[in-house]
Amino acid sequence: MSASPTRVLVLNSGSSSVKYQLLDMRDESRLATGLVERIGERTSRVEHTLLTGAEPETRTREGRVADHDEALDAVAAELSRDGLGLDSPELLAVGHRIVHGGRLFDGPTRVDWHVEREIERLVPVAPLHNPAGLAGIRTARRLNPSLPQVAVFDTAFHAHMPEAASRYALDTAVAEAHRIRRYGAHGTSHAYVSRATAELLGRPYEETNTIVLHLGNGASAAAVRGGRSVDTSMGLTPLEGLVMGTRSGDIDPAVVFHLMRNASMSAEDVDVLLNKKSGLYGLCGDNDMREITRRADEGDRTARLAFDVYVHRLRKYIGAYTAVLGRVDALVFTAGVGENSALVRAAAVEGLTGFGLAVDPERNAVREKRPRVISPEGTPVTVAVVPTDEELEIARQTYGLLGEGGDRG
Ligand SMILES: Nc1ncnc2c1ncn2[C@@H]1O[C@H](COP(=O)(O)OP(=O)(O)O)[C@@H](O)[C@H]1O
Ligand SMILES: CC(=O)OP(=O)(O)O
Ligand SMILES: [Mg+2]
Repeated sequence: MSASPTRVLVLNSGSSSVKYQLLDMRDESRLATGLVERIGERTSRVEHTLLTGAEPETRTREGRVADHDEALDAVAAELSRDGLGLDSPELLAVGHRIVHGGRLFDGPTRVDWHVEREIERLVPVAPLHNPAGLAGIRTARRLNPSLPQVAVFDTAFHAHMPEAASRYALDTAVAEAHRIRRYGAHGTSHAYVSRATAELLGRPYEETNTIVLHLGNGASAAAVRGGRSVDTSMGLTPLEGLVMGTRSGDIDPAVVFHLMRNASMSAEDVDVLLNKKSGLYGLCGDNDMREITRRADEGDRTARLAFDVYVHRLRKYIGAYTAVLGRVDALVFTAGVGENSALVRAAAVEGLTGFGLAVDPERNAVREKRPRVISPEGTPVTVAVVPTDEELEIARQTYGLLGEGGDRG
């Protein structure tokens, strides 16, 4: 008997981490999950969990992982140790998170040389992310050249935003010649979370208006009307919008030429400053919200200010997207900070009862990895925490393209 393969390996390559999951798409069960984090730093960490036995079995290893190529080799080696390597016949495909898909891609896409070349061409507009995605594609191909690979783009969910939201007020000829518009990112997460929120509310997705706040290392907000992204805070690159771990988010563009003219900084210097040395880290020297809230709690004024700037920006976007949507059914928090920081959630909506927003302190304090409502009974807008699962969404889209019933790319 030779059944068709039903397993999908998902590689979610972030700027300094690789998260992965191996799923069997017949029932969406997880066979293995893991994470390589702090890639390129002095001590990286590889954590691999096998889920096929009665109890989960976790192996953890510390040591330097120099770059994404090494990280992906480590992932493949962990999977092989469990007999789940990239050469196993049950494996249907690898699904990759690719942050920037530019103008060409608005859905999951089978990777061929043309797609790969396009992802490479877009490196300048996702310099922290697209190279990591490419490393995943190349490693998978090296280990199993005949295995199908699918790219799932962060930008896809935002590809059809109204032009009023996607266009910059720039000279049209310049914008068109250089393909400058707002592409957004984190779309796989915004799509998954907005749908899961409609399910939590028991409403049809097509009739639900949601503001999604994806607050991880990178952070973005999205206004989702009836299952469609109508605005999002990231722009041409994942630098615009909210305050992030190390990225500035919105600033006056004149800051860039001011620094170039008056501080002898090159374009490259300013790029590094805004992407890697700004945000929470630039404000207070830490980019981990756990550390910042701990310091602020001990009376550290710099950390307090970083927290306040972060929350102030968040509140501005909540106000803006309330206006964009007109009617908001749900405001939902997700990703590392959104799922875990009750303090950020409470501060984000404090005093916004005029917008129909409030959180119930007891509900907000609950720590659980499942979707839950944190607003009091009867408030006009439901405030919720919905854990994101980019890997599951990528696996679904990959299987949808290639698996039973799919068109095999
Ligand atoms: N308990 C917590 N309280 C506050 N922040 C947290 C907590 N746990 C994780 N975080 C934050 O989540 C961030 C990582 O989020 P994550 O969604 O995993 O990001 P990414 O996918 O961009 O790497 C960390 O930088 C940290 O600040
Ligand atoms: C697009 C982006 O910012 O992704 P991440 O949050 O994984 O860095
Ligand atoms: Mg992330």
